[in-house]
Amino acid sequence: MKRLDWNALDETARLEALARPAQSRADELRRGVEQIIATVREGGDTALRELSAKYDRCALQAIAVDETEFAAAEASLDPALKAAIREAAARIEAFHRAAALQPVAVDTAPGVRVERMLRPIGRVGLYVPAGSAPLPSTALMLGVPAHIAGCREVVLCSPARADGRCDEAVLYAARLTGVHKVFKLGGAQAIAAMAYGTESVPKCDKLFGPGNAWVTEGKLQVSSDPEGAAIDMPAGPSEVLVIADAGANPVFVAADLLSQAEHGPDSQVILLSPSAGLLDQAAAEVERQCAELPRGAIVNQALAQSRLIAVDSLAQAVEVSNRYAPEHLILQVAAPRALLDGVESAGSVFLGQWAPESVGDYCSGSNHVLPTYGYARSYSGVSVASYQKQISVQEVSEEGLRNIGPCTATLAAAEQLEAHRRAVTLRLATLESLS
Ligand SMILES: NC(=O)c1ccc[n+]([C@@H]2O[C@H](COP(=O)([O-])OP(=O)(O)OC[C@H]3O[C@@H](n4cnc5c(N)ncnc54)[C@H](O)[C@@H]3O)[C@@H](O)[C@H]2O)c1
Ligand SMILES: N[C@H](CO)Cc1c[nH]c[nH+]1
Ligand SMILES: [Zn+2]
Repeated sequence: MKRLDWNALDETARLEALARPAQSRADELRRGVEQIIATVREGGDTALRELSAKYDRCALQAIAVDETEFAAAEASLDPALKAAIREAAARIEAFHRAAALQPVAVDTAPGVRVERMLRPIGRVGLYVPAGSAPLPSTALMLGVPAHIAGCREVVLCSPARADGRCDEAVLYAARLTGVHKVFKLGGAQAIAAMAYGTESVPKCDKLFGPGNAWVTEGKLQVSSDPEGAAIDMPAGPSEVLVIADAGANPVFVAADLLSQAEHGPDSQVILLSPSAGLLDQAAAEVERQCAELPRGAIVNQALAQSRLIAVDSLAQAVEVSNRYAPEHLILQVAAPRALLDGVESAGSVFLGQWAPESVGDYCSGSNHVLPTYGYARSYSGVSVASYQKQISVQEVSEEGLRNIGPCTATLAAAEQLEAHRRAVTLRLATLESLS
């Protein structure tokens, strides 16, 4: 990991220090994804089979998972894994139910009631990655809030293995959360299928979930097409920023950095500390623990674009973190709550040495589908609200219109929108004539 001193850097070097791994093939990626989307729109299921053969090296017979496959998947899983999936689902559900938006009704003037009502988005499409590692936990993170919101139809895509089957634990988790249909599709072709529909895959209103560069680019492209689908957020390669003080345990700090570095070669991890000693120890620990990891080759690629940065104080560390807007922020300091008020941009925050990021990935109850690439500046992670529309309602009585009609008419006149003004004044005149 590259080592830097924040206070020795000029502005250009600071930008460089916090830059995400370059999407060096951005143009090629954009064009490649455009091509995949066009192919799926034109060729439907036939194109999906061809693309799966090309990119997932699997010969798909049926695109949809059938009942026999669901049953075989459930039967094949270790009971301990099924229990852990159910345990995680229960905590995710508990938190997401409690954090869900509630309907609101406010009398903003006598006779004027304004309400917010919530309606589920009709048909949603979930993407569960399985390229480098199948992620049943992501099926929980996407399926549980969709179920709580009450979406009419929940569709899920996840890439098939070379044997043409989906990961068994992904299927079990999908079923557990009430997903209606699962398709053995990955990459930008899965996104195109859910955004535009094919003979097998229904067209969805909104797409959710993380994925690699092809998936994320696919989501961005379909969301900018009015005929495509809305998306939750750009949730790309995983990242973590750790702020550690001199008393932090370097073994824990290194383990947390490595936990996100192992996601993929384009992941990025950053450690900020005012303690040179802690930076030294953590760097040595990263090297030592990395050698023990089965995904060491992936980790090493991620570490090549990761940073250890010396700062002059914990307050400066929080400033730098806000600037980076990490997907995950870990505060491994003696008094983490004291820093929390200063946190302005982060997908999810972990307080203290006993809160590894891994618990948020699986089963603390929070959602792990979070904005990456600095989007935490303006986006939030997936929640029940992501699956809902908020519709406002206003009920106005005679008294209410007498109260707020003049204000409306004045503002309409100022905007020179005469028809708007008259929609009020004609009614007020009628009320006058009746009284
Ligand atoms: N931000 C979050 O909330 C979050 C959560 C979980 C995972 N992640 C990230 O999701 C990503 C998962 O990526 P993954 O690769 O393991 O799985 P994936 O399912 O996202 O991607 C695999 C698919 O990519 C397509 N593909 C691969 N190479 C291609 C090529 N050359 N051209 C066109 N398509 C190609 C294939 O169709 C394949 O099915 C990781 O980067 C991980 O860090 C992010
Ligand atoms: N850390 C990932 C989100 O960036 C989520 C995940 C799933 N499984 C393990 N980790
Ligand atoms: Zn993770």
